[in-house]
Amino acid sequence: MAGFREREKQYFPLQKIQDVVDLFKDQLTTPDEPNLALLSIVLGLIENTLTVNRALPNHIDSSQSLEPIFPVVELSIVEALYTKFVTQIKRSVDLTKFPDGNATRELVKFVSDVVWSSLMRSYYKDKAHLQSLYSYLTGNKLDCFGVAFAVVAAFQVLEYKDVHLALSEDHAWVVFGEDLKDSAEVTWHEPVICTRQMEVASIVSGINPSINATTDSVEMASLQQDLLWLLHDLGHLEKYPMALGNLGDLEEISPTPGRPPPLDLFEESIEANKKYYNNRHVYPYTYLGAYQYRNMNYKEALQAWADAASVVKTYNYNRQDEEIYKEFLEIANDLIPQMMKSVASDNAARIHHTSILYNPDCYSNFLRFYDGICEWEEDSPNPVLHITWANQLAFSLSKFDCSVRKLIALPGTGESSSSSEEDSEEDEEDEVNHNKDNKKDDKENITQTDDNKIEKVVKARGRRRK
Ligand SMILES: FC(F)(F)Cc1cc2c(N3CCN(c4nnc(C(F)(F)F)s4)CC3)ncnc2s1
Repeated sequence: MAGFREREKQYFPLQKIQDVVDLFKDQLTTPDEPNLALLSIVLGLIENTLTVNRALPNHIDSSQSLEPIFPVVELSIVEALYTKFVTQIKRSVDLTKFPDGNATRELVKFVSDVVWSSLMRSYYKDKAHLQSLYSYLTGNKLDCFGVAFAVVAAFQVLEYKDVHLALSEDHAWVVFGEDLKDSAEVTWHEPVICTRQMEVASIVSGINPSINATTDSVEMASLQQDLLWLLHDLGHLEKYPMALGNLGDLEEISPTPGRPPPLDLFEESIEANKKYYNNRHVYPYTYLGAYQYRNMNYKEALQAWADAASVVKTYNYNRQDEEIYKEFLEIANDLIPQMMKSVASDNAARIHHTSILYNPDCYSNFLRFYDGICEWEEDSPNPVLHITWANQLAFSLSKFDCSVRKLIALPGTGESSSSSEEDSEEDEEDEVNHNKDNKKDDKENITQTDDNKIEKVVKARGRRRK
């Protein structure tokens, strides 16, 4: 693949968001593949100019804030970086040693090493704006997503069609071969296996408009939003729950006229999770929960968080699930306590018993949320819960009115809302769980009876809901 053809050149110089959208649209609707390296360099260059090196003259934008004028993206710069990438890859890989047209494990390892070996020796991998080939080519830095993407882009330069990006909620890697099942990673459940167009969606979804912890570039977020709608309309987000969630968040911040509301996108994300990934992804539910929380729909937030915990309880927590662990930590130890404080101070709701503190469904979802996290920790190589979790649980629990806490009867100790045969089944299961609980108990040093009771109740509740 030489330099750019007329096809790409015609869009340069890129002077505004629409020029970038037009370039992406052309790349996504060509009979042959979108050029991953080209598109990643373009996005990285714009992101770098609008967030890292905001050297542009400012203009007063619609929100009366000082925004840099959109950077002019010259063809010469992009072509020079692209040529650098193509040259480096082609010079490092002697394909005569790999005559087979299909990628092999050793070739994937070899190309991965070529990418790795050109990275800076040591740098902070979790920093922002290290996800694009622009970062790789100008700073020799890539985050974990960026490394996997660079390898896939390298294989596209080498004209392989059977090497693709695989994405889980916390990790990115390369799949290759006939059924794309060959890959180093076997521990991840239900990964997103990307087509070339979904690989474009991954770099668009990976755009980071953050200038600093409190400020985003309006232009960069707007570009990300327009490109996600383009991908959505072309059907390339159909199997990409995280990108749909991303778009939902962007729509909440700045609604696009004529487009569906955020809740529809979070619903689409959940439906994709159920339809294509056996409902094994957590983020579709935590996107929805976070949205409901921000909009003070606390009953719905608890429902979404309980659904998220019902997904994660089928996993074993290992240290790779860092990001997901941080999500649940924030929900349990920050968002729910904040929510309880705010509803507890709502006197009107308290007097009329309309707040979630009097609502058995909310209490049930609250318990189901903790049940999921406790099961997540059970049989896991790494501990999840520590005393802060227990303290925050006790705090949040105590905010529910005792009337709802009585409503949930312990199985076998009084009538419960389920039918009788389920009770007997629950009893012997409780025997099993009880043993598990005992195993757990010696680890936890909070009040035994309460803890046991909660465990058994949430297990019962969880089972009844199936
Ligand atoms: F490649 C890794 F290793 F980085 C894993 C991936 C992450 C990720 C993503 N994210 C991560 C989840 N993410 C979330 N933002 N808010 C979330 C929620 F907690 F509100 F649900 S989850 C931002 C976008 N969006 C598109 N694609 C990917 S692939």
